[in-house]
Amino acid sequence: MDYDAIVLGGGAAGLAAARGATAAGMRTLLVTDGPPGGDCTFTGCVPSKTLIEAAADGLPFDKAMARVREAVAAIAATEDENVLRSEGIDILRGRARFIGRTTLDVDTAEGADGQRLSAPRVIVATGATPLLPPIPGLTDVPTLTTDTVFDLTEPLDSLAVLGGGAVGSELAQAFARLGVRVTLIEAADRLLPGIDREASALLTDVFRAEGIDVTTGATVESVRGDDSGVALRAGERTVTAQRLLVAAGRQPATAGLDLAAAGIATGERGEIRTDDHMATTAPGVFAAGDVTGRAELTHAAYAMGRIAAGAAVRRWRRPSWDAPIPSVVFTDPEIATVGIAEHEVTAARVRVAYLPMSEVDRAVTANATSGFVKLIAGPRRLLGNTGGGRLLGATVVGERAGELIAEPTLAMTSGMFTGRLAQAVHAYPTWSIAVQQAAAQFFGEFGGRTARPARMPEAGGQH
Ligand SMILES: Cc1cc2nc3c(=O)[nH]c(=O)nc-3n(C[C@H](O)[C@H](O)[C@H](O)COP(=O)(O)OP(=O)(O)OC[C@H]3O[C@@H](n4cnc5c(N)ncnc54)[C@H](O)[C@@H]3O)c2cc1C
Ligand SMILES: NC(=O)c1ccc[n+]([C@@H]2O[C@H](COP(=O)([O-])OP(=O)(O)OC[C@H]3O[C@@H](n4cnc5c(N)ncnc54)[C@H](O)[C@@H]3O)[C@@H](O)[C@H]2O)c1
Repeated sequence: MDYDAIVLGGGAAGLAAARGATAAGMRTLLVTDGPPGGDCTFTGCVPSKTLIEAAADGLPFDKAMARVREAVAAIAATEDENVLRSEGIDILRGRARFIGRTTLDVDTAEGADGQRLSAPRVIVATGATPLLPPIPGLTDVPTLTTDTVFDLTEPLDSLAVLGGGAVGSELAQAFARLGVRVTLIEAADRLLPGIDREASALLTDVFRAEGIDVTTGATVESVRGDDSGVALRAGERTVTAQRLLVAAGRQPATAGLDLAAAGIATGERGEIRTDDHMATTAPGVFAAGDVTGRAELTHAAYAMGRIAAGAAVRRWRRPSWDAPIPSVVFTDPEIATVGIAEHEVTAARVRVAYLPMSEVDRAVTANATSGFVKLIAGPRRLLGNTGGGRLLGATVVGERAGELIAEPTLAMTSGMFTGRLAQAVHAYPTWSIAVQQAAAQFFGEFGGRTARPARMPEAGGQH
C-alpha cells in the first residue's frame, strides 16, 4: 500500500479528514482536483458572506467584487498546499477514480498517465455541484450559478433568481442592495421552506420592503433567452431579467468516480450512503461532507471529516454523527436554527417559549427589532419537564442570530436542563440575554410571556 489513508477532495470535509488521519499518525495523501478550501472558500461561504457584508456597507458593484476576491485570497492562503504540507499531509492535484475497493487511478493536472495509488483507508469528500433542474430551455440560455456568479465584473441591471433556499435568499438580498433589480421565484409556498413559518414570512416582508420581487408557490417551468436577457415562465407569470441565477440546490459530486468499482452504494439523489460512523457500503471506504447528502454546511462537512478519519483509524469506540448541527442563513435579519422547528413537533408535552426582538432591550437600542427567539423544549424520560425539560430546537431571527444560536446548540449538545439557560447570568444589554429571557418563560411568566404548548402542524406554527 502506498499510504495509510487517501482522502479525495480538498474542501472542508477533505481537509478535516486529512488532518484527522495525519494527527492519528497515518501517512496521508490528499488528492484534489481543485485548490484546497473547496466550495466554501472559493464559490460558497467566503465569497457570499463577503458580498453580503460589502452590499450592507453600501459599496458599489466593482468594489464589492474586488473585496470578494481579496477575502477569498486571504482565506485561501491559510489552507493552501504549502500550509498543508507543513502539517505533514502529502498533496496530489488531480482527479481520482476507483479501480478497486482501495485502489485509485489519479489523472494529474499535467495530463500525465493515470497514477495508481492504494491505501487500506479511503475517505471520499468530493463535495457537490450546483444542480440545474430539468427545465425546458434552461441549458440553452447563459445562466449563472454559484460557480460563476462571483466572477461577475460588470454591474447588472436585473437578476432573476430561481430558488428561494439559502443561496437564493442570501444572494437576492445582496444583489438587491448592490442596486440590481431582483426577482426571486420559489416553488414552495414560502422562502427557506424548511424553517419556522414565521421566520419565512418575516423574511418575505423584509425582501418586499427592500424592493425584491418575491413570488412563492410558483415553479419555473420553462426558460428562454439569449446573451441580452432571459424570460422565465412560472405559473401565470413571465419574468424577464438581464441574467438568471440558478439556485435550485446542489447534487453530490460523484460523476467519474466509478463508485461501483469499489462497491460503494449511492442513494436516490446520487449521494454516497453512509452509516453513523461515515462508513460506506465498501469496507475501508468512508465518505464525508456534501457528497453524503447530509447537512450541506461547512461546519457539518468538517465534523463529518473528523468522524470519518476517527472511524477509519479506530476499531473500537468509533466516533459517530449525532451532534445537533446549527445553521445560519446570512440574510438581514439573520435566520439561525438548530434542532427542530415548531412545525416539526410530533410529540406531546412539548412547549414553546417565544420572545419578539421588540421586547429585547439591545434590539430596541439598535433600532433592529425585527425578529424573535423561539425555544422548543420537551420532557425528559422519567423527569418530564422538570428543570425546563430538554431543548429540542431553537430558531433565532435577528441582527446577531448567528451568534445567539451557539448557546442553544451547546444546551442541546450537552443535554443540559433548559433551565440552565435561564439560570446563567447574561450581561445586560446584550443580544444573547434574549436567550435567557426566553428560557425563563419555561418557569412561569417573564415579561408578560409564558411558554405555551407547541402547535402541531395542522394548527400552524405561529406564535
Ligand atoms: C453560495 C454558497 C454559500 C454557502 N454558504 C455557507 C455558509 O455560510 N455556511 C456554511 O456552513 N455552508 C455554506 N455553504 C455550503 C458549504 O460551502 C458546503 O457545505 C461545504 O463547502 C462542503 O464541503 P465539502 O468538503 O463537502 O465539499 P467541497 O468544498 O465541494 O470540496 C470537494 C472537493 O473535492 C474535489 N473533487 C471533486 N471530485 C474529485 C475527484 N474525482 N478527484 C479529486 N478531487 C475531487 C473538488 O475539486 C473540491 O475541491 C455555502 C454553499 C454555497 C454554494
Ligand atoms: N448560510 C448557509 O449556511 C448556506 C448558504 C448557502 C448555501 N448553503 C447550503 O447550500 C445548499 C444549496 O443551497 P440552495 O439554496 O441552492 O438549495 P436549497 O435546496 O436549499 O434551495 C433550493 C430551492 O430551489 C427551489 N426550486 C427548485 N426548483 C425550482 C423551480 N423549478 N422553480 C422554482 N423554485 C425551485 C426549491 O423549492 C428550494 O427551495 C443548501 O443545502 C445549504 O445548506 C448554506
